[in-house]
Amino acid sequence: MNEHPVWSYVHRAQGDLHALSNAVWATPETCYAETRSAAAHVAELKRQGFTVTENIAGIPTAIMGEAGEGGPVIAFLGEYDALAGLSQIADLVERKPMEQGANGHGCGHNLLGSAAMLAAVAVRDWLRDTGTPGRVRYYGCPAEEGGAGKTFMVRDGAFADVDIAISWHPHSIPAVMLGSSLANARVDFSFTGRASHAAASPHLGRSALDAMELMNVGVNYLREHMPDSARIHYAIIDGGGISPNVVQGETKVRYVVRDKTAPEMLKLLARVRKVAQGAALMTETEVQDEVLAAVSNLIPNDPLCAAMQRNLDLLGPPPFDDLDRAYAARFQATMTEEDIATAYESVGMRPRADLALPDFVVPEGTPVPALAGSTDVADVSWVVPTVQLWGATYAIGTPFHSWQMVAQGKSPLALKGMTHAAAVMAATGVDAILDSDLRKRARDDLAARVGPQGYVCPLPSEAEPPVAAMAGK
Ligand SMILES: Nc1ccc(C(=O)N[C@@H](CCC(=O)O)C(=O)O)cc1
Repeated sequence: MNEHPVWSYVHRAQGDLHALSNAVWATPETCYAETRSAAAHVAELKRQGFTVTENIAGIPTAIMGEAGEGGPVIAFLGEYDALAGLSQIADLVERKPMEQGANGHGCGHNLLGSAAMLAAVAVRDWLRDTGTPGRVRYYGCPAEEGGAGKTFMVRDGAFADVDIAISWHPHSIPAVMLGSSLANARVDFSFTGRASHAAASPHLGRSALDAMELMNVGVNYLREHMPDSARIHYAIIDGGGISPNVVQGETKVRYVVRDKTAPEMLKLLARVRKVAQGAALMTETEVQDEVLAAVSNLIPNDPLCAAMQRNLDLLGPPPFDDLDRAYAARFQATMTEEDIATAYESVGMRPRADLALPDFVVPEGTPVPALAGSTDVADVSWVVPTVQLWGATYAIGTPFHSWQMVAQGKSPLALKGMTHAAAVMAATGVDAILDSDLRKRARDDLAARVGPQGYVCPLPSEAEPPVAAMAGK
């Protein structure tokens, strides 16, 4: 059998990290409120003998563990934030929350952080046993879902001395991530009017709710006149209260504005601001906005993608068995044909209907498309050569941010997929430690793509990590 020298270390350490993933699955916490999940990651890093730094960039749930000496610095990036409202009973093939309205790991970040740490532990053990100079780090990064934890960490210089960054994301088909992702900003628009009795003195009131509704309508018209690549969505944070007989004096709406690159996204944001100002003018209210978070577009790295592909090809698909396939088939039966087609298309492959779990890896040369969403890994990828894997941890077709993803999150198949992703990442890390030419080509590739202007942080300089604004949201 083809073997990479680090794989025996991955297999030896996997039990501890499966336990961490299951513990994090059971304490789902959202954006900047991941206190128990971060504490579990810190405890495991210490138990594994890593030197831990907490409170990175002033964020209580941002952590880092380091081991090894000298040599290059290889970083494995992890996440552990969950999503609101997705609580779900494990392994149950129907929608049923464990606790109504509670959080759930609907994007697989319980697996994401634990596999990244498993890769770090395996590389550390390999460094020690082979006496190779090199340092390995695990970065526990909070608030990927909308909080741009890594952008704030990058701005604080947390990755300044890192040579190579490696990460992954749970999915259903194993593939190297070749494409980019969308830049975005998350902006709160707050309208202030004047409250008044809606029947007795409506003429004295100035409605902040009218203003917010007009802004939303105006942006709906703006959508007709923006680039195809752009996306705008919003959520009402504060509709001004539940009393129709009060002219609503204060409201707040949160926008996400996305486009291919940060400069294009910021141009579109300026147009959204004009719509907000127009709405305020029409209603004689005031509007203020605050950028809570922002991320750039991902920069893929050809030499590192090729190195990761070699390891993925060497390893093959995860060793799923008949029980895993039967389990996955029951979940796949809850999905639509379109869900399944979307999973294949997201890794550049033609849909097929005959598989609940992959018995293949996406071959080199497949046009794996850009990520349709955004990720704060992007900002790391602007300052450090970065490579990522799509791991296979769920039935093919499992949608992101769905109850099905939560339900499968601690199944044997998810944990096998987690170990598999860790093995591909660890091997790529070891290759980067051993091969200074690979590191140089990765650096050159990044420099060529970034261009002379360098990285420009998409956050306004006054923005602070929105720990209080986002915690629990
Ligand atoms: N490999 C992935 C990375 C991120 C996501 C994702 O769904 N990200 C969210 C949050 C990203 C953000 O707002 O920064 C999104 O696009 O809405 C999905 C797959």
